[in-house]
Amino acid sequence: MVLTAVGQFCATNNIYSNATVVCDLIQRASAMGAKCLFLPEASDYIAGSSAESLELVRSPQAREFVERIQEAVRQLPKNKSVEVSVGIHEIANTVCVDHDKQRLKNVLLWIDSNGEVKKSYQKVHLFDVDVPNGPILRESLTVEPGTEIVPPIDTAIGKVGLAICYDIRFPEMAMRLRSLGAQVLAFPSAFTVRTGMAHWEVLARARAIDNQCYVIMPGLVGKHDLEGKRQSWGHSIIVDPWGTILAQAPDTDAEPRIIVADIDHSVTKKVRENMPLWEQRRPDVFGYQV
Ligand SMILES: O=C(O)CNC(=O)[C@H](CS)NC(=O)CCC(=O)C(=O)O
Repeated sequence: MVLTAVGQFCATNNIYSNATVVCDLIQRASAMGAKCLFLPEASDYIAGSSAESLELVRSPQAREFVERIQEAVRQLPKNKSVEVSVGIHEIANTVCVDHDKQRLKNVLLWIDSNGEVKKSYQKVHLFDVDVPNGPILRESLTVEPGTEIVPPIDTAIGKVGLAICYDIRFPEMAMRLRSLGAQVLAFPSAFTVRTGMAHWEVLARARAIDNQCYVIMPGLVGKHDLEGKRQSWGHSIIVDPWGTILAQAPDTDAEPRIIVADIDHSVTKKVRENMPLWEQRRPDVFGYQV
């Protein structure tokens, strides 16, 4: 059994203070004995507009954000080391559709216990939606979609499949990661309140049950700007391969928080043996292999 941690907080457009919060969460996870810490999507910043986002990604603070995390990891006592998964923005090599500014990439970085960036995954499914009585978001106006699945990576808690937020609504992504060997699926998120209220927990449990994997969903929480124009659902959650919720962050406030759970692959093994879904799939009927 290995302890894993999930960090939840409220990112703002102040990259420097977001980094301070994140570094503190890294120290707290380490002190609790966790071997991995999963942080939300867009932990570096939530901008007030897409124009601001295109500015912030170019700022020196954006580069320092990752360096400060790497430094925080390197300063941990050797026997208390932590691997960190963190969602950030990066500059893409392609330009926006409606003007010639370079687009963003919405990425998840996996930072190993030596503070090295071991893997990077670029969000494949972009959040372009009109939620009735809720937000209208057009991520693809400024963000370049990723085109590749990253094979699950070896970590202290087993083989982790990387995905981001809205990706969770595309079950074929989780299934592909499971087929490639994932034991744990990570979906760092910044869910809207409206959609989170309706779907968050169901999606987390469904992907865990479908794929017989641990599902880890760190979420940003609270009001990201003074007017509360943009608000995130929080409710960060860890679900086991049977669909049981092992830990969930409370929704009482937007304070930085850590939740933890033990990852126990004897559970994964038992669930998969007792109900061997992957041997029972019917590519002969559906015409494709997941
Ligand atoms: O904007 C940024 O800087 C960071 N990116 C996000 O917060 C993204 C795109 S707007 N949010 C989601 O994918 C929410 C998905 C969601 O809420 C759902 O699937 O219901």
